[in-house]
Amino acid sequence: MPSEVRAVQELVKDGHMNAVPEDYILPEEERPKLADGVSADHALPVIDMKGVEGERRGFIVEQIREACAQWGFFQVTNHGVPLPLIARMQQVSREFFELPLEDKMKYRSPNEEQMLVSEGYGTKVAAKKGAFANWGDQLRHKSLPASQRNYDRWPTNPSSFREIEEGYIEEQDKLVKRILELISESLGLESSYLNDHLVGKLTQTLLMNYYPHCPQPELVLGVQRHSDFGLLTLLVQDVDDAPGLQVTKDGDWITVMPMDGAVIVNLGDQMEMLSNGKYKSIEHRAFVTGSKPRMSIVAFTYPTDETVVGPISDLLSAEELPKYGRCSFGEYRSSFIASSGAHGKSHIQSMAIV
Ligand SMILES: O=C(O)CCC(=O)C(=O)O
Ligand SMILES: [Fe+2]
Repeated sequence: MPSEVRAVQELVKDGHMNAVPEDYILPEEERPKLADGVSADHALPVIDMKGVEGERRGFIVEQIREACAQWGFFQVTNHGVPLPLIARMQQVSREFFELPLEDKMKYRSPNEEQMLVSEGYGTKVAAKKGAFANWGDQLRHKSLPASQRNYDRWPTNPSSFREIEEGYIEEQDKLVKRILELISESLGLESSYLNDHLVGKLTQTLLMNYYPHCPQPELVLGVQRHSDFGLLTLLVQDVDDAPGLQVTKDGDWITVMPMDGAVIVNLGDQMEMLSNGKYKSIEHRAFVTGSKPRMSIVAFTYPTDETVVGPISDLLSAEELPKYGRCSFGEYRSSFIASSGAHGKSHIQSMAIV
């Protein structure tokens, strides 16, 4: 087995560790504080999509507009993704992470330094060399278009993994399309605008995150603060896990409580640019706890590398000038990784026209 393997799960598996290794320890100002996330008057919007094809649609579009403009993050219920499928996906992912290391290593990412772009199993190394390490492990797959899939990196244990993951990918994609319709309408565009504009130009990556318990959770983060560099992210937490996801709101960190049957929707940097800054991609992070592991399953929707993204021209006018430049997604992603990595929002700021 390669000696450099350093799954966080392996660090804690025999229960003897009582101090975390130094490279996980964050500087004081980046550490999660007990007081963070408790503000009761700030709860992430929950949007019930029941009746979205009927008379509730206008109301739902209004809620989407408000949530995208004020938060960049919201939860949806009655979203159409079958709840038993979500539960099965969580179950097989958990079973995978609970396998012995040598079984997981069959699906090892060949390039752990580049975990933002490569595929397979590995630890959540920070995107940038020399940055602090994240307290988590992951399994990442390029999932759509299906021609991009590398099934060598898909677990065959549990044996139902592939079938369940394929179903999950398809349902997440359908939900992305429904949400893109609602976002189009909320921007005053035709319902099909974003889907038409981006037809054949979207890819999806599925990421399963596993954050083991930590002997000193107050010193580390599962994922350090970042905004997602893609278009739209869908995330599910498990209600049986402790909370972990936190988003920024008016300078505070707000904890997103796991909610049965809900899918979390998070706008990425590309949506901020397309909407000409009307909607924001918001910084978020994940903390860990001292008692039990936490899992999240994330479907990222990205433009293809060749797709050039910038403010939608139909949203611009003599009064509304472009606030961002245009750039291909491939270029954006490479320079994101090279410059800031998964830390903070510094990269989209480099696209701002000042
Ligand atoms: O695990 C979480 O809740 C957050 C994960 C996340 O933000 C990401 O993978 O981009
Ligand atoms: Fe994220």
